[in-house]
Order: sequence, then C-alpha cells, then structure tokens
Amino acid sequence: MPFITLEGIDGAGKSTHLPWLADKLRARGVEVVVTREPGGTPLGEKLRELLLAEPMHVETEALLMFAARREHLDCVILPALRRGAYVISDRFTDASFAYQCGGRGIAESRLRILEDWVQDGLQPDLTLLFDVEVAVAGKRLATNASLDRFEQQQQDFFERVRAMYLQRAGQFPARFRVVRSERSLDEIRDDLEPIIAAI
Ligand SMILES: Nc1ncnc2c1ncn2[C@@H]1O[C@H](COP(=O)(O)OP(=O)(O)O)[C@@H](O)[C@H]1O
Ligand SMILES: Cc1cn([C@H]2C[C@H](O)[C@@H](COP(=O)(O)OP(=O)(O)O)O2)c(=O)[nH]c1=O
Repeated sequence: MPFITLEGIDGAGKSTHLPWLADKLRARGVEVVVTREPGGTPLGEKLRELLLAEPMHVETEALLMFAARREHLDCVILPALRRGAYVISDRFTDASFAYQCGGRGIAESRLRILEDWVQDGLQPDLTLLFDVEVAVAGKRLATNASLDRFEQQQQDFFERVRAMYLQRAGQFPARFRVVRSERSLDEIRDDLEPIIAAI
C-alpha cells in the first residue's frame, strides 16, 4: 500500500495539511497510519527530544536520525504497509539529505550508505514537497513561543535546506510532487486533490 511522505522547511505547512490529507484517504475506507520523524515510536520520540534540544556533532545528529528511522520502519512503517494500510509520515529520509547534507554539510555519499543500510531499498511512493520561500516560513514560525535547535537556525541554513529539497525533487521526479505553499490553504488543497486522487 502507498507510503506517503511530507517534506519541506520548517513552517512550510506540512503539519497543517496532514490531518486533511489523512481524512481524504480514510474516506476511501482504508486504514491510514499517520506518523512522524524523528519519532513515531517510544524510542524514536526519546531520540527526537534529544535531537531537537541537545547540542551534538553533526554526524551524531545524522546517525541518531537514522537510528530512530530504523526503529520506526521496524515497529510502525513496515508492519502497516504489510497489513495493507496507507502510511503518511511527516518527514522521512529526504529530510536527512536536506537538513544534514544541505543544511549541515555532510557528504551525500555518507547518508546514502545509511539509507541503503536502514531502508534496504524501500522508498516512499509519493513525496509531497511543500515548498515555500524561507522568509515566508520564517514569518509563520515567528509566532511560536519557543523554537527548537533546527528552527533557531539562520536564513542561509534554510536556503540550503530548501535548495537540497528542490534538487531531490528534480532527481526523483517519479515520486516527488512540489506544492507551492505561499498560497492560501484552500489553493494548496486544490493542488493536492488531484495528486491524492491519483494514488
Ligand atoms: N498556507 C498557509 N498560509 C498561512 N499560514 C500557514 C499556511 N500553512 C501553514 N500556516 C501556518 O504556519 C505555521 C507553520 O505551519 P506548520 O503546518 O506547523 O508547518 P510545518 O509542519 O511544515 O513546520 C502554523 O502556524 C500554520 O498555521
Ligand atoms: C526527519 C528529520 C528531521 N529533521 C529536523 C527537521 C525539523 O526541524 C526537525 C523536527 O521536524 P518537525 O517534526 O517537522 O518539526 P515541527 O513539528 O517542530 O515543525 O527535525 C532533520 O534535521 N533530519 C531528519 O532526518
């Protein structure tokens, strides 16, 4: 069954669209598992707390993202796909390439090793990239009372993250759909409707 991932820089609108998307799919009468990364399992959520708050070496950060992902695949994603459920994950491995390679500067070849190891060939069937200008996303986040270790990064970090996401969308056109996300929620949903109808 389809494995769908939502990606984009912080403030792009992923979490806002996710419940709507899940309801659309549930209306078909199928089981829909909604999950997120880093996290999605009890251990993964503990790793998430560390990743969002604790200063650490950039490679430690990458390794912990993939450790959480290994657990997530084993406990949540693979069992759900095997029993015929749809899985929607708020972020997956494209986020590691965008943030740890694009943002932090780790070589993509390093992450590809982890990707092969942890995923053993599994890729999302559909990746929705909510693409938004960094300044617009920044303004949306500015209303948040507390920002985590990633959200506190400067504009140039998010420009690199965004560029890497767009690069990957160009590299893997079969599974990526880029959704322009500066617009109103209704306009974005109009774009999402046919994409969802096709899966
Ligand atoms: N299209 C939009 N127009 C205006 N505000 C939006 C839009 N999409 C999301 N927001 C707001 O921006 C903030 C960040 O959105 P969120 O969905 O949490 O982003 P993400 O999960 O991608 O980090 C939230 O306050 C949300 O209400
Ligand atoms: C999955 C993943 C997330 N991240 C980062 C991106 C986000 O800033 C942060 C948490 O993601 P997210 O849950 O989208 O944050 P929020 O709900 O606060 O918008 O983790 C990585 O750096 N690498 C990864 O592989």
